[in-house]
Amino acid sequence: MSLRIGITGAGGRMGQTLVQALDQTGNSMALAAALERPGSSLLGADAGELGGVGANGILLGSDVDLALRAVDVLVDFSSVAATLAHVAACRAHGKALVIGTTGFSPEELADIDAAAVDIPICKASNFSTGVNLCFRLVAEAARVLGDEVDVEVIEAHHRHKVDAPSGTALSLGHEAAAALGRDLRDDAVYHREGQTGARRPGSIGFSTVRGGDIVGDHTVLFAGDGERIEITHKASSRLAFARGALRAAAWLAAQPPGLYDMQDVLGLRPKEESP
Ligand SMILES: NC(=O)C1=CN([C@@H]2O[C@H](COP(=O)(O)OP(=O)(O)OC[C@H]3O[C@@H](n4cnc5c(N)ncnc54)[C@H](OP(=O)(O)O)[C@@H]3O)[C@@H](O)[C@H]2O)C=CC1
Ligand SMILES: O=C(O)C1=N[C@H](C(=O)O)C[C@H](O)C1
Repeated sequence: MSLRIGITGAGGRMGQTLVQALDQTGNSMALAAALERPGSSLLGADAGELGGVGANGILLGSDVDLALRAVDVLVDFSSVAATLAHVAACRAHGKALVIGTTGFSPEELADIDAAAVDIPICKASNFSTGVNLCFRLVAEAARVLGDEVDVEVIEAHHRHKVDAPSGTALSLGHEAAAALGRDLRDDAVYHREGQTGARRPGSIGFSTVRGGDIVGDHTVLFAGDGERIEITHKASSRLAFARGALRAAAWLAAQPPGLYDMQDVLGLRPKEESP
């Protein structure tokens, strides 16, 4: 039997791409519900037509309880407020949840942690395989290069993105900081303007570019004396994220309650971090 997938934000950029990716999975998965914001002009539209894969009879709705009764796993790339509401709904219904939304505050992340006591949740700032490999490469580079180099994270996204730095940039910064035995909360520098003074040793700087239709570029720069290394990932299609999220959904359906990420799905989590 096909795994029944629900998609939230089904009319959005990632929602439509998820519908396309799902259409390519054959019989292993099926779209069972598509959710949009209450009051959205897209309510009642056919999710397949919106996603450009032809009508599939799944109409966009806003009744979360009705949708959750029809699905095995909910895949949520929407907004912070919507995702937090979906976390509570999935917890009440005992349904697994894949979260791609970024931009949560520490308090909001704690709410997600708490829900994962009762349901399986896979949350990742980036579901592409390439970026998840870069997380490991960045950690290894930071370990080898140590405090000899300055670490800077540079990211670029489309003009519609509402959070900064990107979730992926923060994860890359966290990987570098953790590998250096530091804490990103102490070391991150998000703004530089005017008479900043010389670079603070050990700081991890973030630079954000927003424009056009850039899908998502990330570079971690390790700048030393006489040489520098750059680890770069460039996404050219949202299908890279959508396929990863569906892979996570299939994996998550067989997991007990807990909070997972794409490193778990891909088997990339370093042994020292495994439970
Ligand atoms: N982890 C990853 O790999 C990736 C994460 N992302 C993240 O995913 C999120 C969405 O990105 P993107 O698709 O570009 O954004 P979009 O704005 O294109 O899509 C979000 C969709 O969610 C809808 N929405 C808002 N509220 C609700 C609600 N209560 N119920 C259901 N749907 C709702 C929005 O509707 P409306 O416009 O009417 O408000 C919109 O259609 C962002 O946080 C982004 O950072 C993106 C790509 C990859
Ligand atoms: O909003 C986006 O588009 C993306 N958001 C994610 C993030 O914040 O890192 C992932 C990807 O880069 C695209």
